[in-house]
Amino acid sequence: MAASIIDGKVIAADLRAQVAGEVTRMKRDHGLTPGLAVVLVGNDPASEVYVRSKHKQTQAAGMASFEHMLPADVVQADVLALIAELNADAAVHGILVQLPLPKGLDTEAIIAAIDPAKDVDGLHPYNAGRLAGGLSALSPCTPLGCIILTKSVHSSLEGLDAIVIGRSNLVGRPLVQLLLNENATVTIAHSRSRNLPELCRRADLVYAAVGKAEMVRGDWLKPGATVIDVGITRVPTTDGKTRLIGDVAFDEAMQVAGAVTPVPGGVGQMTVACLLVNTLRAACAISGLPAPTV
Ligand SMILES: Nc1nc(=O)c2c([nH]1)NC[C@@H]1CN(c3ccc(C(=O)N[C@@H](CCC(=O)O)C(=O)O)cc3)C=[N+]21
Repeated sequence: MAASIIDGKVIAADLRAQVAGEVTRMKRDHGLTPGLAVVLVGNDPASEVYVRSKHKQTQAAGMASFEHMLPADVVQADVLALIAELNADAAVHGILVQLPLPKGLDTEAIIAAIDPAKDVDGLHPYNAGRLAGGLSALSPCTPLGCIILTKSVHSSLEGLDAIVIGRSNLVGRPLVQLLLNENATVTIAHSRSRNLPELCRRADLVYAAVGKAEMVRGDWLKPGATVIDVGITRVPTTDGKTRLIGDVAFDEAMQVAGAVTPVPGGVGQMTVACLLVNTLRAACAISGLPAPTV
């Protein structure tokens, strides 16, 4: 029997609708409009696409969206000055600096300059440390989305065997922490792991986040496994356009797995929706309001 497809579009739309409802209530009851500032340096076309989609969806949810486009040759001090301005701006509750930054900029120092209370990407060492310590924290959006997609299949992750392939600061590492919080048993695999197919075959939950197109094959999967594909590789097609492919060989996985996320239409959709959730949470925390139910 073919696996079911986990529809990230539908789940993300539902989440965005919940966020919009909360925003309406916050405006009405507290006169507060959550605001998100996105900083884009240079003109990487893929980044421009994501930033546009963040801008549109932020506004559609009733939030304020502030876009800051800086030239690729901007100097470190000017980026830090902008961050300081956004930290001090009461209309801004969330700050996201689109990564990767052009060479010549010190990414670590720029992220560290963001007020942790406004760090909706969950990348500041303060938030990463709190998450690793099992404390409440703003957590990275893609891993949050992965957990929500998983829970659309499994109401509880307790005791399930999960494998996270990839250990980036933006996805793999925080995803491991969120899975531990859900009481899953977690294996962390990466480019140096031995016997990856074998490790993978033990897992009930497979998270592919390495950025290698179609690396995870059908025969790497335990029958019935839930497969969450975080990869996005843009490849040219014969008609001169491009298309996105994930880290999982989708057609093969569909023959073995129980449920699979598509690319596009899976994790990517959730990333932006969770950014709105984080902005809402940050706005509540900064304003002394109770945490939203979303
Ligand atoms: N500081 C930072 N935080 C990020 O979260 C961050 C980042 N930098 N840099 C780039 C990556 C990439 N990323 C995506 C967001 C949405 C889709 C998305 O909406 N994807 C659609 C398709 C979009 C398309 O067709 O191009 C989908 O999968 O259905 C994908 C990828 C966030 N990132």
